[in-house]
Amino acid sequence: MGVEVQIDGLTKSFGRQNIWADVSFTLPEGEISVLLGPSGTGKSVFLKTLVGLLRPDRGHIWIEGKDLPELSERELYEVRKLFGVLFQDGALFGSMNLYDNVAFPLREHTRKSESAVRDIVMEKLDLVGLAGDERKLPGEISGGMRKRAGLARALVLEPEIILFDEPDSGLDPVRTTLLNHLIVDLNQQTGATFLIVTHDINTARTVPDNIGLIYRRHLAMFGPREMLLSSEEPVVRQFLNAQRHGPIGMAEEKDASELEAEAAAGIELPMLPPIPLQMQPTDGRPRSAERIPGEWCRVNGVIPPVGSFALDQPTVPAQSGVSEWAGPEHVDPHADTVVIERRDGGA
Ligand SMILES: Nc1ncnc2c1ncn2[C@@H]1O[C@H](COP(=O)(O)OP(=O)(O)OP(=O)(O)O)[C@@H](O)[C@H]1O
Repeated sequence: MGVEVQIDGLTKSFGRQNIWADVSFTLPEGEISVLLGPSGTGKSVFLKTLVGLLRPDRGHIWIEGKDLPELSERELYEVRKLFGVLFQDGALFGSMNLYDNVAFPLREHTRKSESAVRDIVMEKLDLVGLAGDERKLPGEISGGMRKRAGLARALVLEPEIILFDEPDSGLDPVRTTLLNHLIVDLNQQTGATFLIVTHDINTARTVPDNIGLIYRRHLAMFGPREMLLSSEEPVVRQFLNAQRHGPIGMAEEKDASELEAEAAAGIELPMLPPIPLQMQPTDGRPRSAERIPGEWCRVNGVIPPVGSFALDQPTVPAQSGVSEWAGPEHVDPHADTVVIERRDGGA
């Protein structure tokens, strides 16, 4: 399960308003990627373009040898079955109970019997912790429950690619952590390719395998999590560390005078915070795309920030399953470089 999505030179405008241009990157098969960017940079537009709800001005989206923008409506209808989408508010039909909401794609896209539909719906509702709530209407449940119901609905067609539009918006920190665990568990169980748009920096730092950042109408960077978390590139550094100083201002970009004033003041940027361990599946088995912590840095000759990959970092929530982590045992949080030793004795 899980397919690669290759995005090449994608450009989107609404009338004369260019949203982003020449966006190129690949969502690796079966991995979790996060897409970040200041508000209004077109992240939701990007998700809608990926799933074929919006057509790009130019560029390609290659999935299993098919270029989505070139497909007819009929062909697109078929390819869309590869996708599951969790929209911000769950996008549930307000007049249908949760059972019918979750059953909707099965009744719409398959010829399954009602008893087969029932089995799938109850399995997915159980998976997201909503068994017993199936007769409730969306208006009768909390925002977090609506998101989980939206997730159950996104899963019923066994998608190979799952897109999440701000799954954590409006959730308290504990619910955010629980939902993030659910996402990591689902990725491990399904092996599907995940793309998550989020504003939650802790989510961005701990959940994905890869991180991308949209800024000033282009893709500033996309790559492995460790690459971005150790990056000194000013926009990436500022955004991923939620810093005040840097090129991003309230109106997306600071103007030249603001930047000059910062430069003249000789503001020293704070040190990069340690790179946290990745969130692990709750069953203790490895992630779908398991990597040795620190390996990207080591292979690329990058010295990670001091304290990276330590087991006791405050940025890794206590519930994150770190205690079950089967990674290196010899990590010195005070060392300048982190020596990674594999359990099998390899480097
Ligand atoms: N259908 C549409 N027609 C015209 N303009 C649109 C349409 N959809 C989105 N836009 C514009 O595209 C820009 C990007 O919107 P989008 O919602 O994708 O941003 P975002 O990065 O997801 O923002 P946020 O982080 O605040 O959710 C905005 O200026 C928005 O007004």
